Amino acid sequence: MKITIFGTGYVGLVTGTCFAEAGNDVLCVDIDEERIEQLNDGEVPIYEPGLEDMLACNMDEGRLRFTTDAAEGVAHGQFQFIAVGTPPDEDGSADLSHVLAVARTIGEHIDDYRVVVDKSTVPVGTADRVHAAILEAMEARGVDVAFDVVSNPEFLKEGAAIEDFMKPDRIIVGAENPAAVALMRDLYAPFNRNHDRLIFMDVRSAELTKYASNAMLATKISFMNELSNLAERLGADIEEVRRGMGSDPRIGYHFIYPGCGYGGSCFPKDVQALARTARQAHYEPELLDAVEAVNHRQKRHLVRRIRHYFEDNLERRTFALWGLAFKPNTDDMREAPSRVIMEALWDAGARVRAYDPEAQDEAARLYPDEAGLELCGSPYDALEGADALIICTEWQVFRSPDFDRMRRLLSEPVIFDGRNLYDPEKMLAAGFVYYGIGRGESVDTLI
Ligand SMILES: NC(=O)c1ccc[n+]([C@@H]2O[C@H](COP(=O)([O-])OP(=O)(O)OC[C@H]3O[C@@H](n4cnc5c(N)ncnc54)[C@H](O)[C@@H]3O)[C@@H](O)[C@H]2O)c1
Ligand SMILES: O=c1ccn([C@@H]2O[C@H](COP(=O)(O)OP(=O)(O)O[C@H]3O[C@H](CO)[C@@H](O)[C@H](O)[C@H]3O)[C@@H](O)[C@H]2O)c(=O)[nH]1
Repeated sequence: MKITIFGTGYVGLVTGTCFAEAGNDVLCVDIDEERIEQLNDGEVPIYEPGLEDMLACNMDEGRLRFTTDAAEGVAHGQFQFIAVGTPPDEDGSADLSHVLAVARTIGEHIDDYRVVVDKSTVPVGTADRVHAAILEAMEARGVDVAFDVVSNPEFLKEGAAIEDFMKPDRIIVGAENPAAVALMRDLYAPFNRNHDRLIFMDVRSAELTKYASNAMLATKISFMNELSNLAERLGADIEEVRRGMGSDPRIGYHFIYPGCGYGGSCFPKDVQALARTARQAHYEPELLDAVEAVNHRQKRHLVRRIRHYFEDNLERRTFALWGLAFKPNTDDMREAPSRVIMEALWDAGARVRAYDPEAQDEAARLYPDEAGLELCGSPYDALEGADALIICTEWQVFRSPDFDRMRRLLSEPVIFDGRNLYDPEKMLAAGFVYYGIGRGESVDTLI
């Protein structure tokens, strides 16, 4: 099948590459010339495990191509995927300008039946706006070509994106026209072999399913973070509580890890956008607001602990920080808790020696002139002479480090662990002052 993908970010690149891997003829379009040039040279602009090899292999086989030529893109694919960004606007609502720009482009060039598939995360009603934008551009040209607009939200997780796309839990398709339903079923047949993972529904329900899923997951995390703060005050250990709760299959073990807050390009913006949608529909989203507020507070939790420990004087102190990315196995630092923590430390006059296996280039790009940031060659380099270690991301390499070496390198053996990687009792026995999240040590005077 011939497929065009608009947008070569995390979603567009993974979608395009995986469809090509299934034997389709895929053309990816982006307005970012530098990015397309890089991709045509075989360079992958993001870190996503498995992507580079799969992309190279499909480019070699001629099934995957990249261009900035939107007209060529519209001419190519019977399926026109929209996978461009929908960043938050100032009021928290989703900025649809990129999505609607692609819709207009399709309307300007369409000359045969097309299924326009919206893969970007967009508020309920966006498919209608995409439809109207295509129609308007077609009418301006005086042409009338049949097309369908379908909602097909994406559920991949960064760091596991290829696996999530190739073996999805479910494929949600919102489509009204039976012809478009049939085409979408054929398109996804290779990813739908053992159980039927395709769930068809009306377009608006599909659009809402995406926000509902992300908001539910974010709610689980904020709930656990709220409980972790309570556990600290009550002298309980949230890790024991988590194990106890997770063993109930109605609750489950997934997404109940307390930490230094959720980040990334999706949960923060999608919770806010859904709350905004609710307000526009004259509904007060009390739970969603609380999920967001708890997360905002949680990202500052370790900073309060650190301030408390150092008696509110961080001037000229140096902190080692492990993990810049918002989660392991990605180089993405969008909304990462590490950023909130580093920025607060810099504001207080401290310096940060940071290490991340993949996100250091991104940190250098985000903070080019920050004198308080030093990017280090290894986790141990970062510790040299630091007053304490702060852990923001649970990369595998941080799970079983050489604690003796760490103690020797740190000028004070103090660890603020935002991901509960270690056993507090063992850390105490190893001579560390160790603070996790929700583990029976309260700094409630400061919270
Ligand atoms: N990142 C994720 O893990 C993830 C997962 C599921 C859904 N989503 C959703 O998918 C969408 C895309 O997310 P992303 O993280 O891939 O975004 P991204 O910011 O990484 O990439 C978006 C790309 O679209 C390109 N673009 C913008 N306007 C364009 C246009 N008119 N024509 C062609 N290309 C254009 C940009 O240059 C950029 O390369 C968002 O709505 C997001 O919420 C993201
Ligand atoms: O128990 C948990 C699980 C996750 N997190 C944090 O939550 C954030 C998001 O993690 P994750 O969901 O694994 O990553 P994303 O790549 O942002 O994926 C989410 O957002 C995507 C974009 O919409 C969706 O497609 C995915 O289904 C959804 O999981 C990260 O900061 C994690 O550290 C926790 O704090 N505790």
